[in-house]
Amino acid sequence: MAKHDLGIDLGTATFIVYKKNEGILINEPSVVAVDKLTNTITAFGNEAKAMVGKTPYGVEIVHPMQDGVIAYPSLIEQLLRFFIKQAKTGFLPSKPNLVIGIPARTTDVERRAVKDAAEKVGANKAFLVLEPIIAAIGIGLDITKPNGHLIVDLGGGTTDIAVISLSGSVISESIKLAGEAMDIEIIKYIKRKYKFLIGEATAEFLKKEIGKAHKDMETLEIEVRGQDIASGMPSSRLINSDDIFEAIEGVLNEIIQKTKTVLEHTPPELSADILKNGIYLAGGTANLRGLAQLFEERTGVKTVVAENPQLCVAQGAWILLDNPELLSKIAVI
Ligand SMILES: Nc1ncnc2c1ncn2[C@@H]1O[C@H](COP(=O)(O)OP(=O)(O)OP(=O)(O)O)[C@@H](O)[C@H]1O
Repeated sequence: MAKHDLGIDLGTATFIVYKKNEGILINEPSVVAVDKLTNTITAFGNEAKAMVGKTPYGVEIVHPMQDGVIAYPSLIEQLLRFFIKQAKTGFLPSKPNLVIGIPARTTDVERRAVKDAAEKVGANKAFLVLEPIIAAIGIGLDITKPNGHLIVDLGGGTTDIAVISLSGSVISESIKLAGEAMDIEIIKYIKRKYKFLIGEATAEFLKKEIGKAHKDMETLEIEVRGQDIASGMPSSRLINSDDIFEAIEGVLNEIIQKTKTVLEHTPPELSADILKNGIYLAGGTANLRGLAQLFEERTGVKTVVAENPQLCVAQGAWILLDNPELLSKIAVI
């Protein structure tokens, strides 16, 4: 492994690039602006996100990863090229190795396409690792032992639930419900209850600032701007944590239900391990206040939110770059 190797989290909501010995280089929304005529990326991350609703004719804002799959395979090569350029590894004599965390739902064809793209843009070797497994490594769990761990990775587009033992996923589920689905429910709830329109960025802001996943958490309130439906005029309104809780309760219930299904189908020996080890929550949505309490109450299993849950995949890549033996064992392609 060379010292300029890169770890890449190709997330639905966030792209994170980690460079060995330097740390996190990129941590930006997984959004790009594309010139429709040439199919080339003209803006990336925060810059592209700021362009939503303001693009000139011929420019489109797209999310290359959607619902945990690669929605725009033709852009992956350009993205990887961009990451390598940002990491300034191009002029070095040896090519970088890439460890890429990819959603568990991706098909073999998509994985092959990512690997081919990585090799085309000048990677020495590309190793693809499924997100729940790389997240478990990032949390610091020893996944090589015959000891079951349950990881729930709540991202932007998908929630991956996996029981991991002996370096592999024994049983897993993936649902297209996570942070972005919560934002949509918040928009609908506020429209229904207050006859007030807010955009996706405001809904996400509300979720992060005052959102809660458990009714017993403190109720906070905050004023946001939007549009009053009756008058059609710009206006502002106070929204509180109970509103957000009621809005996202349905999404939370489905995630908990899927987790319980995974637990029900887990072989008894591994169930016993999980009861001892607890459930680990990773991904940006694991930051939601009261989420661990909700999991504990509804599953009866102690639940821990990983430290820096949004960075678990990048941290996993970091650990794997120093552990080539484990990396070659768990890489899917
Ligand atoms: N403090 C917070 N409270 C609640 N949600 C949060 C918080 N911080 C970030 N999020 C949410 O986390 C989500 C992004 O998480 P993450 O970066 O792990 O997703 P991803 O890995 O890109 O997505 P996926 O795993 O679906 O591919 C967004 O929906 C964001 O709103």
